[in-house]
Amino acid sequence: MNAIEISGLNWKYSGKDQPALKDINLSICENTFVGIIGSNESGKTTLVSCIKGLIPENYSGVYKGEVKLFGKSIKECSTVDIARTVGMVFSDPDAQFTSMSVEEEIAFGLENMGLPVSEIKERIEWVSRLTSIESLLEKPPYDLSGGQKQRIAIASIIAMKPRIIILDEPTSMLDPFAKDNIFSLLQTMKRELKVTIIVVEHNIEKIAELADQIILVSDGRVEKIGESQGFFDDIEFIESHSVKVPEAIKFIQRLYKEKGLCGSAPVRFDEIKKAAEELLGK
Ligand SMILES: Nc1ncnc2c1ncn2[C@@H]1O[C@H](COP(=O)(O)OP(=O)(O)OP(=O)(O)O)[C@@H](O)[C@H]1O
Repeated sequence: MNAIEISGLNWKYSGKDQPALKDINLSICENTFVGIIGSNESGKTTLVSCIKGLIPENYSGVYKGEVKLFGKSIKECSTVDIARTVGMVFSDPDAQFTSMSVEEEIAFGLENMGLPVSEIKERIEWVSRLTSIESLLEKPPYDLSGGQKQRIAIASIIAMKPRIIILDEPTSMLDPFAKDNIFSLLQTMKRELKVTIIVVEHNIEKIAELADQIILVSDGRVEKIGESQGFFDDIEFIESHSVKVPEAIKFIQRLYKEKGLCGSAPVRFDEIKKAAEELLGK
């Protein structure tokens, strides 16, 4: 089943001359991991805000077209329905906290859902194990590092068990160590959770590593949508949209060409390494 279907979507923010989204048509199958890539101001956040229903609900502007979640138009969904179906994590973890301890922070969303205390306890235990935050539960969120805060923000969303989780540049405000940490958490989420995960991200190597499907947004349009294997085959096309194709992917593509191999070269690091070793006879 499709988790998301978007047809003929156009959105123009009030006061802007140009639409931020132009004739978007796409569908995303449930339980896939999707990476959204594109240059600055290309429309990535605007697109995920439409999937989360923040647009048109919280913004003024001109909206045309339709977004469906699991077959139902978001125009027909209540705010509560959308909130339960789609969880969203933003880049600034500080902006997301309201409670005095990590445990309370995770419990807050669950209490709002009206869950019984026993279920809240179970979910907190489950999500703390999954995201490796057991040792942080009693700490105040403001006392944690940026990476830990982002981990808590993600845990709070996972605990609510939405069917779609959107992460909008979840690592952009973190140091390299914390970034890696969040990428391994995304890997765990992909492996362990049965949800549709959408990540807006500038780190193309990591997206190639994690995503089943990639969407390239440029100047408010979806320029390309496809499986990660093969997505970067036309380097010139991708780079003409101000997205840099990772060097490792370029290298293995060159090697494939030199050896006269047909088909798409791999895009995941381990597979690139293995293919390169075989082709170079190491
Ligand atoms: N609240 C807003 N009001 C008016 N215009 C906006 C608003 N938010 C975004 N825009 C405009 O919409 C266009 C797309 O912006 P958006 O933030 O969706 O891009 P993005 O690809 O997520 O960028 P980045 O990678 O820099 O975060 C830009 O021209 C931007 O200036």
